[in-house]
Amino acid sequence: MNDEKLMTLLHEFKQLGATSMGGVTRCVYDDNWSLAQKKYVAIANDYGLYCFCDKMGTIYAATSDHISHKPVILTGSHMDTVVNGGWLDGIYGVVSSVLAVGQLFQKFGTPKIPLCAVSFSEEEGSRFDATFTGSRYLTHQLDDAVFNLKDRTGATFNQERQNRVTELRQVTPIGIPDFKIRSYIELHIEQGNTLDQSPANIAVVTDIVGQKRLLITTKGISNHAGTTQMSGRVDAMRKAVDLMTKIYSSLELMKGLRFTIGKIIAFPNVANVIPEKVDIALDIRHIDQNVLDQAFEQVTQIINAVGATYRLTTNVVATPMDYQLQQQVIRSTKQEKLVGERLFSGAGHDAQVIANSKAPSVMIFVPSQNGVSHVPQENTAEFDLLAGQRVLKRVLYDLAYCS
Ligand SMILES: NC(=O)NC(NC(N)=O)C(=O)[O-]
Ligand SMILES: [Zn+2]
Ligand SMILES: [Zn+2]
Repeated sequence: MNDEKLMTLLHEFKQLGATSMGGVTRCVYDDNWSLAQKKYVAIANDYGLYCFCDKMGTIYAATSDHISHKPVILTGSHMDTVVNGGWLDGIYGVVSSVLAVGQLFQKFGTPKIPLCAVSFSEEEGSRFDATFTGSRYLTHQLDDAVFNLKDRTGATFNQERQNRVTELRQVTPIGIPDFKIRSYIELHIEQGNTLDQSPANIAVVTDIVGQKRLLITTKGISNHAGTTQMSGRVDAMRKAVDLMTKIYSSLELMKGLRFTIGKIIAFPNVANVIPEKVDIALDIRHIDQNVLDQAFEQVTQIINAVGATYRLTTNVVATPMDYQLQQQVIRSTKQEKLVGERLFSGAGHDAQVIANSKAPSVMIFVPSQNGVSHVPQENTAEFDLLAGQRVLKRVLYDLAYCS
């Protein structure tokens, strides 16, 4: 019955942003995002949980009405997706955690330590050039510049945020999340192929990679593609190509570094106009913060040498997960008669942001079939999805009812 509920809800949420290519696009503050956050409130209310929404549009669902200033056990993930992403990234942890908290509350009543499920407004950075805005707001790590950001259509973060929070106010009160986080537990798909190739069904995350994203800009002067001589041009694309070639040559030599140029936008982005500006998004990651810092140093030297500029849109350090909580996950995995292993995460997570605010945090991973994610083919076997949720529920029970 409970198992059926998880699968039914995951399929329902998949429809909120389903694309013609078989993926899901549910970016922060879009129509489907709003429907999904409202649906989350309805699910939480059904279990008698106490909901509120913060000024970013993050929803909290707790086992008691007044969690103000109390140390709570927080569990959840993010509601947004990348563009044409998979059906499980983020939402798997969001749905599993609210069901786990709701079902424990229904069965065992008020816990000794309050439990609170959370559906973070945004984590991916796929609409505005800022990431983890939900968990950064909660942990006082968000700087105000975010509110002035514009998406591709020119819509501002702040206006979109305000409109959606006003909508959410119709279904749940607005509040300030001023509780203390005693522990944070996030259930997520692995997104890589380690668990898929191992006999284990569950991984406890030991560390999360450090990640920096740069939005690099080259400048030129727009003019006619046919009448402007090659010799006299100031072409932002020519500079961008030169810059990217240098970045590839330099970073490819760094062992263990993962780097991606996944977004490039020319302005005005017209076939027969020389670009006056090119924006390039570069994402770099490493488990060793020193190597990441060194890669960043190299990239900024290249940027300066070609006369480009950049803005750092993501900057999270390599982060260890809490050791005690890791042990707790390992115990619960064994109690569920599942095989577990330890793993580091190459993906960034809200758990990392929360851990950096000094709150003990941990993650539970389930396998991703063929190690694919951020694409429509992203999938996890039903057995594994259910197993992950059982482990999460057991961890929450032990921490909230037995300590
Ligand atoms: N779990 C994720 O897919 N996270 C992603 N998003 C951020 N913000 O790190 C990423 O790119 O790794
Ligand atoms: Zn993701
Ligand atoms: Zn995610």
